[in-house]
Amino acid sequence: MYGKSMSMSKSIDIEFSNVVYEIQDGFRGPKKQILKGINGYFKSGEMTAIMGPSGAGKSTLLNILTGFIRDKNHLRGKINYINKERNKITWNEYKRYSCYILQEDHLPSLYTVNEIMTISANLKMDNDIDQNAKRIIIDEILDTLDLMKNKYTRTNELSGGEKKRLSVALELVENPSIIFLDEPITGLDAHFSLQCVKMLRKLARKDRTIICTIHQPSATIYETFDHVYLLAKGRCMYEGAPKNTVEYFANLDLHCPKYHNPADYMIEIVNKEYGDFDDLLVEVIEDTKAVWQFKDKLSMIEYKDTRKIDYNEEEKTSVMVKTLSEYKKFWILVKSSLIPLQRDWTLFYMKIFIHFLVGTFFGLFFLNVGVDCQESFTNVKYFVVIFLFFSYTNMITAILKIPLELAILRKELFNNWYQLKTYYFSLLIIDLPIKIFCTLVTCSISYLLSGQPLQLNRFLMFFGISAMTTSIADSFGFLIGTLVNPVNGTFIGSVIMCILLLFEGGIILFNDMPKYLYYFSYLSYSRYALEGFVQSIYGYNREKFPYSDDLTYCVFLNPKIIFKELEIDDGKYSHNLLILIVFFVFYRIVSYFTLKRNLSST
Ligand SMILES: Nc1ncnc2c1ncn2[C@@H]1O[C@H](COP(=O)(O)OP(=O)(O)OP(=O)(O)O)[C@@H](O)[C@H]1O
Repeated sequence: MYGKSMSMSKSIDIEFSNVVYEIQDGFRGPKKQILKGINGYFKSGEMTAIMGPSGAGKSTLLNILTGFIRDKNHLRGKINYINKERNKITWNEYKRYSCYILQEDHLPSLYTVNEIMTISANLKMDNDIDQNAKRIIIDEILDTLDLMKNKYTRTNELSGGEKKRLSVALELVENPSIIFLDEPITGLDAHFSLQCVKMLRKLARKDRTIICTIHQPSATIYETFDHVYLLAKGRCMYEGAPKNTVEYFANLDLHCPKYHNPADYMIEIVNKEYGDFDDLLVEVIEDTKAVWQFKDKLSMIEYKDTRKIDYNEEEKTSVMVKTLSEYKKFWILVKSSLIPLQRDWTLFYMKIFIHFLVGTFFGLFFLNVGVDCQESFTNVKYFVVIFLFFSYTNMITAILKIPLELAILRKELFNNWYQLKTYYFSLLIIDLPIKIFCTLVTCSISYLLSGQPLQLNRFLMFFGISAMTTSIADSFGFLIGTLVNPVNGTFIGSVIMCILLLFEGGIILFNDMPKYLYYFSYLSYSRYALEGFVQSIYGYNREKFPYSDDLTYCVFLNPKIIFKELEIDDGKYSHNLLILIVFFVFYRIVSYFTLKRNLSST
């Protein structure tokens, strides 16, 4: 149906030479070479395994080839991405045609396989492709990866092997030419491991370059690979086809025992179980590479025949992918975020219910303090409590949420699902309205029960300050969460809350603050929030409290007195609201950059 308009998977080889990766061990410590000038050539149509003992540098090499590590201060050497015509392709082109599947799957849990595939297809495919066509393509991919039977299963209910295949399926939507996988079979049993590797080989046959790191594969899995790259202590010790391994080492007088797994034998050699052959292996591999690569090429001819047989299937699963505008991606992200809200009642309904309970609780605690002239100071404490609740809950939840988002975000950004700014704005649109709605619930109930003036404009002013408190705390929490881990974040967040309370002016009055500390209160958004609350309720010519006979003398009969006592200006509500908006925008902008920095550090 789409065959003629579709491009085939672009074939891209990777060639690297003299790659050195060096890091400083600790602060001012000695330099440590993790990769020591390695060379290699990974061809399209082949599935390559980067093997080696723990600490050999496998993940480092993979991270360098993918572009996860691009640190010019520590990385030297040449890496070329070469197309069929033997031309180098640009970095941006390479990024478009490659994807990286991490060891942990990081799949959002409340979506079904079909839903998450549809989101992936909507984000990655051009809008011109209609939903029916996308459905056909999704089914083809699921069919290829044997996931059709799980189409309506939620991702958290999938087995380890199915999750891994789904991770691959999500990226296949874009028809990548190069697929990197970090330890794809770790944690899978023998059956699923083999199934996973066979599936990858099938994808490689369609002109893709598949590169994965692998620890210690079984003999069957080892032989499934087309090409093996053995690393030990940052040096290449063997490169070639698995079927050549035994013969290669036998030529060096290293005889793999009969019925012994050649993969295990190689690891035993580089682990020096039969003596130290490291220098010899490095020397020989450099000298003989050409010969062994020629042998590999012979075996490639067989693959080409197989590919001819698969040709129609290849056309069927290839898709013309045009870049979708970030604006459209933004709306796709916003719409797709509604799915978990319907599924997990704790995300929305429970939050609203708890905010309702808290509002009732606050209301009962401060019952009718707003109508009682003598309780004016208690009413100010109600403002302090409401500020504390909105600030603390929103700041801490934001701090704790970041690590969960980061893992998925890192993967999806790297694989070009969307740009960071798209995600960032969509998060704002998705999260904040819910939080502000919860704020409205607590505000309304506690406002009524605590006996605040029944005037719509005052309520809206009061709610405006509450909503800004929520928004600022959420942004501040986000900022902290992008800078430190959740344990430190919750500690820092709690300390900041205490400081904000001290500078708010409701517990320690501004008059009572030491002068040199008083000026710091101008840097605290809590100050402007409290001023806004007091102005909403007592400002703007609020009429005097009604006088009754049983009322003993009350200084606050005239509401203006409260402003004097608290040393707050009357009539500057909009001024305070504006400052709160500036705080919000400031935290949001800064946290965008701290998030970006966090994502770029590996
Ligand atoms: N940023 C870093 N700082 C210090 N040492 C590092 C850093 N990154 C990697 N290393 C060291 O480099 C070596 C290679 O690490 P790498 O993660 O690439 O190994 P690996 O072969 O993938 O190991 P494993 O199979 O255990 O995951 C290890 O000794 C590791 O401690």
